[in-house]
Amino acid sequence: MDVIVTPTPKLQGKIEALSSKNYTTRYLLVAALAEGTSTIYFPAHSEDSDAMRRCIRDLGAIVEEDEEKIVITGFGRHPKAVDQLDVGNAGAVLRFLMAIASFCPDVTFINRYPDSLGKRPHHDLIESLSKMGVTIEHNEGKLPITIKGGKPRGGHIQVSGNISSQFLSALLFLTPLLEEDSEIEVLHDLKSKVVVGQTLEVLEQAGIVIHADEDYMRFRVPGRQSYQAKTYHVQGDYPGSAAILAAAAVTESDVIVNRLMENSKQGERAVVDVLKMMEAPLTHENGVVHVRGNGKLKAVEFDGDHATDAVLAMVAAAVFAEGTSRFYNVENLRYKECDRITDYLNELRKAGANVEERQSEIIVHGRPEGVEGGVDINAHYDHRVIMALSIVGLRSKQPIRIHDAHHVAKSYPIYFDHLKALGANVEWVEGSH
Ligand SMILES: O=C(O)C1=C[C@@H](OP(=O)(O)O)[C@@H](O)[C@H](O)C1
Ligand SMILES: C=C(OP(=O)(O)O)C(=O)O
Repeated sequence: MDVIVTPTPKLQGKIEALSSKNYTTRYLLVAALAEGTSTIYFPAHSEDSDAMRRCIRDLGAIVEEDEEKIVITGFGRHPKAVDQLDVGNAGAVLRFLMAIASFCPDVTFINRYPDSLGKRPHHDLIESLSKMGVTIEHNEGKLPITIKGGKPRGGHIQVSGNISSQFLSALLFLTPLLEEDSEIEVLHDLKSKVVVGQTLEVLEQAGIVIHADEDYMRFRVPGRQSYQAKTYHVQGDYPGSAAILAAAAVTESDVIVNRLMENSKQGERAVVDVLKMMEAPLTHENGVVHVRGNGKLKAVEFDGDHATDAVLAMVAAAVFAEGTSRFYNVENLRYKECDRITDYLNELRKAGANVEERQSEIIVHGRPEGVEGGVDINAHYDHRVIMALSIVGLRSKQPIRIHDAHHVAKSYPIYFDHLKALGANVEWVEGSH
């Protein structure tokens, strides 16, 4: 399905932020790794969280759900032997479960999105797990990947952190269950460091003890621990809400988004500060962000690694700012659902934006007068590209058609319903190919 976004000068209304994808996948996992019954209130419903739910069920967790919660009886350190797992297009789900699959005799992660997750690299985790005694067959570090596990060994473990933090998170979920104590050393740089804070927060809530150095480059993990069954509440999602807030900032608006905790560990919380630095009129109090946009924005410089999943939305806002914005330290955006630098900027350029790329930077020469639009956009299977281009479409001169916009469901299936509820002129149409 495609979406046509027709220029919309005003947005108004109130929405509830959807639930956090990254917390939902983590709570589902720690609930599966516990032996008792855990309850997760307000889980996210999206393709990625569904992927985790489907896989833990395949691995033997009992999963029951109603409107507000999921109740899970876990399998502890004894997942069921399965032949195949289908993680859809979910990178974090794949990486976390590759680690847990090292308790399984022989399981293949299939390649259902050859042009998206199928292109993403997993070498760094494959290397760490191999050294822990796990046999892995792979396609040059990419899917399909077969894990022949059994008895992974702890001890001194090294993992590279400069492509994705998910490799480290995966090992943090696995190592507490091993016989031996482990020491995890992060090699090179650690990107998306803030997300590791979310992993540690969830592990602690699940009763797991991990001793982390302040810079997250070294961890001591006692072995033979057990995940405890607990009750969890999922907070609102900043990465998805970033797109709504950026949309409000580029239009004349009176938009309220509820359920966005000020003290959240989600790095993408920075979207609020970045929009403030851009002089968008907004307030953030008691979990409520209120944007009273006037469409006027100033350029900004920002270290995007602090808020990796909100960078595309911030860039979309910068397209209409006065002056030149720079988002730096963002190289690992190249290893996401698509190359979020080259592929994304190509689509922005089609729409009329003036943008430049460096290996690890996005530079935006703002056009406060608006962009031309009137083009067809390739979504590159990327929910965040889809959301970001919709923001641009709101302030284009001509409508923008985003092809295969249904991939927005990876994280935010009701994104366009939310935009519509705020008065945006968006319409689903049958895809033309
Ligand atoms: O651990 C996680 O849940 C995630 C980590 C980040 O990835 P990288 O560490 O690859 O940057 C982020 O982009 C992704 O959406 C979710
Ligand atoms: C990159 C993302 O997710 P993942 O890495 O889990 O596929 C994302 O949600 O933007």
